[in-house]
Amino acid sequence: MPSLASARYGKDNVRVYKVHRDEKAGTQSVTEMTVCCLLEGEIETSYTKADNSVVVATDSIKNTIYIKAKEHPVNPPELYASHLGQHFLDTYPHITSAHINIIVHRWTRMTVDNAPHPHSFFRDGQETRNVEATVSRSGGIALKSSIAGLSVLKSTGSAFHGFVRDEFTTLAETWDRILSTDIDCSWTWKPFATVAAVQEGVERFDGAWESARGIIMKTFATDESASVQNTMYKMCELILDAAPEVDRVGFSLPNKHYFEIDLSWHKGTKNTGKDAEVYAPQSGPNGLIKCEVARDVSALAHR
Ligand SMILES: O=c1[nH]c(=O)c2[nH]c(=O)[nH]c2[nH]1
Repeated sequence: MPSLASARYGKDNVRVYKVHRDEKAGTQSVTEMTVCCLLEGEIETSYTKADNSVVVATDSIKNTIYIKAKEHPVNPPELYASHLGQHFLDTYPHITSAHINIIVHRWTRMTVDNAPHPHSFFRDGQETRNVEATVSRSGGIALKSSIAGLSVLKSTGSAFHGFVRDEFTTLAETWDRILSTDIDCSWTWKPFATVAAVQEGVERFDGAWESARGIIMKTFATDESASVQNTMYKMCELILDAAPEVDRVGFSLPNKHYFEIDLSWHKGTKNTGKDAEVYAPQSGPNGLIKCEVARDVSALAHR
């Protein structure tokens, strides 16, 4: 007989905007995010027996997202996600875990007449800061933070040679190529027992995000890259060093190819090898390189 193997439900794509008005300074700050909140627990009968008495309506879940954004700071998103998830465990005895995903969109303050503008912002790229929180009765609060959609390119300082050559290989070795990717980097925190533990030392979350972003940019720019694999591994090691409360760092990076174009058909134009200047960016296929680097378990500090 079939049985329900897993189930969770909730509201996705809840868009939330919150403004903070600093009356004294005369400035405003804004946060825009997209929230997904899914619940798990003793909800089987809603699927198997049409029993809606165990269902917190997804409409109520959406309302809760708004109310918790009003009651609590939405920054850092790790703290807001923890408050939101904990609410469902505190309120509904039959809910055993809440899964919160938050995507924070960029609104960067404008500089106008060489000064930061008090209330105007612009979207500087598709980069987002994200958090995945699982708040559960058994496991406390599990947080995974990430940066996604940060597009980077270097026009030299990247090589790829020494790879397997066999009857399927057409790719030439290169000692100088373009390297371009969309950064997707995540870091998993050691579990937190309570929301109070998340709150204590809450600046760790902005600190880790700033460190990770800085390390990614600096390593990408300065590493004489032997491969995407090796450059991403170096980034993981540095981020683990910079964030002692992080257990694990991972990357998922597309290798976005830029092909040389042979223009010799036009008056013998030289545009390959050392003469290459005009390239054809490819939309696909792309390489996709992933890794996760875990801290040596024996080196973990205990909370
Ligand atoms: O950095 C790279 N890693 C690969 O595994 C790979 N494979 C490939 O064709 N080009 C590249 N580049």
